[in-house]
Amino acid sequence: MDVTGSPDARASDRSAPEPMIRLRGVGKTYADGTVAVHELDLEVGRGELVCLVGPSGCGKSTTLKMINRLIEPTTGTIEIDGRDVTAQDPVELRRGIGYVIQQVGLFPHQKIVTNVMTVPLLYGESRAKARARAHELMDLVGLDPATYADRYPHQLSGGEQQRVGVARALAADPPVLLMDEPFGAVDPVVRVRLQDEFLRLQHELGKTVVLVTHDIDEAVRMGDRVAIFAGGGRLAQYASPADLLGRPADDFVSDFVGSTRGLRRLAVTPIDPAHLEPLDGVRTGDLGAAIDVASTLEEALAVLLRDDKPMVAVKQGAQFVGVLTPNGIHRALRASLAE
Ligand SMILES: Nc1ncnc2c1ncn2[C@@H]1O[C@H](COP(=O)(O)OP(=O)(O)OP(=O)(O)O)[C@@H](O)[C@H]1O
Repeated sequence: MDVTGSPDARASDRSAPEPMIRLRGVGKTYADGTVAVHELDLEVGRGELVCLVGPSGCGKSTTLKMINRLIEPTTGTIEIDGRDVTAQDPVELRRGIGYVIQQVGLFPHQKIVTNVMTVPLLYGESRAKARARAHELMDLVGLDPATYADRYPHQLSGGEQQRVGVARALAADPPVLLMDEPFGAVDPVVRVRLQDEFLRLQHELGKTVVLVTHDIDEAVRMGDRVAIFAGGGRLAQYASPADLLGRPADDFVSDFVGSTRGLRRLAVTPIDPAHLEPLDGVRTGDLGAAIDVASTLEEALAVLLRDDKPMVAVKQGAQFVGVLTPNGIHRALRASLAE
């Protein structure tokens, strides 16, 4: 199936980085005849974070597991960095691919540090080096080794265990990370915190990430691009969050992103200086707290509502560049569709 056929996909492809993962005509039919994935074409750019999202049973996990060969495709080819994965030794292949799952899969009778050391030890590091690496990784995911290294998995919260899972997946410094519902087992507040932490980490590390989720909010929040799957492993649309919310390819996508997609678009649409109004003549009492021009429309609206003001001042560095009103927000939202 060729999703580049839609104008949306073409538009987002133009800005996509050089492909790191490339699926061509990939299909999976299980032995009982279930078609889990149907002729999937998908490219993930180097350093890109792509979310696979869709209803239960639409083939997201199967797609992910075909990338690291936990499941063999029935048809098609998968390349990572230009090399066909089926031509590589699976163990060798998985060295370059971190894998994070919802159930975390920590060894319950081993300390946290030992859990994280497993991978470096497996690759022949000395115990001292593996321990040092484990401490470094724990720091990276925000778990102080002095507090957590000697604890056992059951002595950690779900969110902390999830961070250990991420640390372990990063242990071999793989260029590619596959994540299957990585934040699914924690409550919504912790989930948002883990998402933020991971985005910060990703910004620093620049891994190529494929993340499976059934949560559209998580997908548009995290993904540089989002692939929406429909039943039977059919790719319904592959586009940036702004494109997906602004121009759903069909009724299925439109329903899936929901009737509140307009609200969601606020969070993925930046302020456009063209829609600001001049500051001259504005009474200070009409202004909410100033926001930076790099903010999203959602942040601007949040300040308007919080401060209960008709407009918000927008700054670029120390300089005021104009004011944004609810009308301006509406115009910016509409204009983002016309781009
Ligand atoms: N070993 C198997 N044998 C037969 N069918 C299978 C097997 N594993 C998965 N399936 C079927 O393949 C389809 C896709 O499954 P998959 O786990 O990829 O979906 P998913 O989108 O990840 O779902 P979820 O969000 O519920 O985890 C489903 O219909 C599932 O029942």
